[in-house]
Amino acid sequence: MAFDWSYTIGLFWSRDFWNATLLVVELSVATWILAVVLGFFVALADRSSLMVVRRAAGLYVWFFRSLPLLVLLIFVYNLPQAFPSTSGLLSIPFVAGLLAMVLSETAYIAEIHRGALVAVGKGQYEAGKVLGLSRTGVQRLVVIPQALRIALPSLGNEFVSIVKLTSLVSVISLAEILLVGQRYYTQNFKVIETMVAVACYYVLIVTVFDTALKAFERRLDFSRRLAELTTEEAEPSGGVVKQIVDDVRTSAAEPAIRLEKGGKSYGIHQVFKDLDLSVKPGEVVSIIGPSGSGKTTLIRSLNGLETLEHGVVYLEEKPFLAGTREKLAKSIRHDSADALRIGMVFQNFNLFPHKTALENVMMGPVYHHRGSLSDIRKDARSLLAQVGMLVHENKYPHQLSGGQQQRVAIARALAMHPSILLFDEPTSALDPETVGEVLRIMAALAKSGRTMVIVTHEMKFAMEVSDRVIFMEKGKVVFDGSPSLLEERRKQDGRIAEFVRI
Ligand SMILES: Nc1ncnc2c1ncn2[C@@H]1O[C@H](COP(=O)(O)OP(=O)(O)OP(=O)(O)O)[C@@H](O)[C@H]1O
Repeated sequence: MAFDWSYTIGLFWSRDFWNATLLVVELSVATWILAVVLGFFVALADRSSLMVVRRAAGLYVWFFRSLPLLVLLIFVYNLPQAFPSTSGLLSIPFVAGLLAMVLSETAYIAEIHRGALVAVGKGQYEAGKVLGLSRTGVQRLVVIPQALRIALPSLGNEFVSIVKLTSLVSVISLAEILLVGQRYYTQNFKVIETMVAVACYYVLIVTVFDTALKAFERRLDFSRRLAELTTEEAEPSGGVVKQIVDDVRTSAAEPAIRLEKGGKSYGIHQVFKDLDLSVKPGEVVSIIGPSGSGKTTLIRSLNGLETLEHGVVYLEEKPFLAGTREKLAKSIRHDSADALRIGMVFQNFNLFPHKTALENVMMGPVYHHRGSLSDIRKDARSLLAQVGMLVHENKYPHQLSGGQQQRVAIARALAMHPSILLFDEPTSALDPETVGEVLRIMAALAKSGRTMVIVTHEMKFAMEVSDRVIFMEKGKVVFDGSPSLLEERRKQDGRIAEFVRI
């Protein structure tokens, strides 16, 4: 029997098929949107600090991924037999189909979100935290935009699967494309001709939505955006850092920040114990020492990125953080204004990759409503000019060199006008050629009177710019004094001489 082309072509004008196509689109879009949203919450629950929440999320994903959709569809559609009160809703095939598909797809999509959330590095959370963003703020402004971009190709793929899975809802008498086709060919026996039309309708839906999702993906992909240079001249340097420092300069006699009897272990490995550190306002303290001596852990304990077991951190003698085993811990109220007095620059910059240099610098002040948008923008541009990055203000981090990224990160830390700046090995991730450009900016900041604590391996820099150098080894302070005193000690102490080679 010859293939009946005219019959197949005629099916593209069939009202039944177009109604079924609309139904498939509605069911697929509704399933996808609901599953994307609910799946995100399941993925977040999977990362919860509460074990019961994590377990519940894990159980949900395990159960609904194990259950064939067909079984779930029949189960949900027949649920009113066991629970008659559900018949009002579940006897409507569209509702029953939607519910079954959302239950199943949420489990798959939660796994896609989970992978995307893991891919957003820890440094991004920490950068949000040091800017004083709340947990929801970090999710909304930092994590979700990045996770969505990472997940979007897989989510688009899942949409295609959902469109195809809608063919299963014919089992609960929902008049989708396959069921319409079956009704046609059981009357005229033109199975192949009808199925060609059925296939074309599915391909059409997938093609339209796939193209739209790919376009959306391209829009979100900041890595494809062209690098834009601002033609405007950078403001002359020298003004802004000075101006900000003048704002924070204080004559207070008490330490700007002080750690008392700090103790920290990772499992059985004790990093330090009973460690004291006190930094006066305007003082520049460099912490040096061999790898693994606890420098980074110490500096991260000062702003709460690491939780101490013992000890108290005081900000201008007001208790700010306390170790988990400290009695004082419970009575310390977390004051976000206090946290904002400490800025931090990370070894790996931790700029937000989905934001331009200017947006990175503006993020903290905008979040904390530190003035009108135009004032914040003006301030952020001045800071970028100060670090020589105004010309690159519209570039995304991946369009900048390491040194340039670190300069933007310094401007971002300064944007909250903190009174204390912490630097965790700010040049360790840089090429030797770009180290100098970052050190020059730090030296300018140091000269202008800001309180700075710097973990560094740059001995020459530490000796030149610091008021005090602390030499740490195996979690202990083995030297704490001025660079000139260290110079003296170097002549007598072989271990220090070995390490401090300038
Ligand atoms: N998250 C962690 N989990 C387990 N151990 C850790 C962790 N972070 C650091 N450590 C360990 O704590 C010790 C101190 O590490 P830390 O990074 O503070 O040293 P450091 O002096 O800054 O070293 P480097 O100069 O190489 O950065 C090291 O032995 C390290 O292996």
